[in-house]
Amino acid sequence: MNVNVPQTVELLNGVLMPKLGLGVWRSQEGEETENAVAAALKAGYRLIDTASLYENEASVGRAVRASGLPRDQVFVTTKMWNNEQGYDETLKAFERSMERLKLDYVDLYLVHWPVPGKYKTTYRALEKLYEVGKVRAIGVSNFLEHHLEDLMGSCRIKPMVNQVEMHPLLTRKPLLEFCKREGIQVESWRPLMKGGLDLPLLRELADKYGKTPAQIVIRWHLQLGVVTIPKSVHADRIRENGQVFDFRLSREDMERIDALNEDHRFGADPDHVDF
Ligand SMILES: NC(=O)C1=CN([C@@H]2O[C@H](COP(=O)(O)OP(=O)(O)OC[C@H]3O[C@@H](n4cnc5c(N)ncnc54)[C@H](OP(=O)(O)O)[C@@H]3O)[C@@H](O)[C@H]2O)C=CC1
Ligand SMILES: O=C1CO[C@H](CO)[C@@H](O)[C@@H]1O
Repeated sequence: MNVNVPQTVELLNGVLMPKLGLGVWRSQEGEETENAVAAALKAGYRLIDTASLYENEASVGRAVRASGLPRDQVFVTTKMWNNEQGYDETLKAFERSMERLKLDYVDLYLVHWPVPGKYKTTYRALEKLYEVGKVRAIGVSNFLEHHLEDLMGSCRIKPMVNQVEMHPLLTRKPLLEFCKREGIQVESWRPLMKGGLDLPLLRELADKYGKTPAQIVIRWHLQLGVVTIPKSVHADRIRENGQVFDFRLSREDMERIDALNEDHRFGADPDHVDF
């Protein structure tokens, strides 16, 4: 990564969040996750995205501790799963995550999905964790505009981040605009369309910029002002995905990628997910 380019965004409370991170969903607990996180930190990544659902928080924590980096140089995100929602349940879920991570605090704690009837009380537990200093920032994931409006109608601390599915086939411009207006940082999951990068435009732009299709797509996320967390368990791809701070896509090429949008979800629709 190019250290001369600012690589963080400032959240609503002033906390700096790295623009690029490593996702670890479907990265196996144990060596696979430890090696991936170690490779990412070595390549300059400073953000790791895990969740209680991913069953690899222990490996994430181990790799962060083993990296030798000062704790305040690494930004660790985790989330409670849907069956852990509710006020007391979330406080307990957080303690279980902390026992697995074995870190003194979490940088960002997210409500994983807007479970109907539960996400507001769940979020109150996040406010409590924030106020007592156990988490540096709080936010949500998979929230649509109406979930955010509903939550913001009663919360005391505005969510700082909304982590949602987003990629060239699902550009989510209205949600992006809404979050920008509210000062909520958007973070994209499934940014590489799970590796489905074999699209003619991405190949053309990769040739034009001397980059790979994955790098073109990651750069597109970054230029939209979105934090992104591509997943890989391969050190070469982890390095490749991090080499995105040394070029810039033109406005026209950004717009051509925007035009790939098909409102296509690979994951669940937050309004219709089976909780
Ligand atoms: N909040 C939420 O509800 C959700 C959050 N997430 C988070 O977002 C992260 C990223 O999303 P994810 O679903 O993993 O999907 P991604 O879009 O990041 O795609 C990951 C896939 O792409 C492959 N890949 C990685 N780099 C390259 C490359 N340079 N060239 C070709 N293929 C590549 C990986 O393979 P390999 O590993 O073999 O290299 C893997 O199969 C997750 O890991 C998780 O942390 C994900 C889903 C939902
Ligand atoms: O984080 C997650 C990993 O991917 C799963 C399948 O799309 C999601 O349901 C979950 O939210």
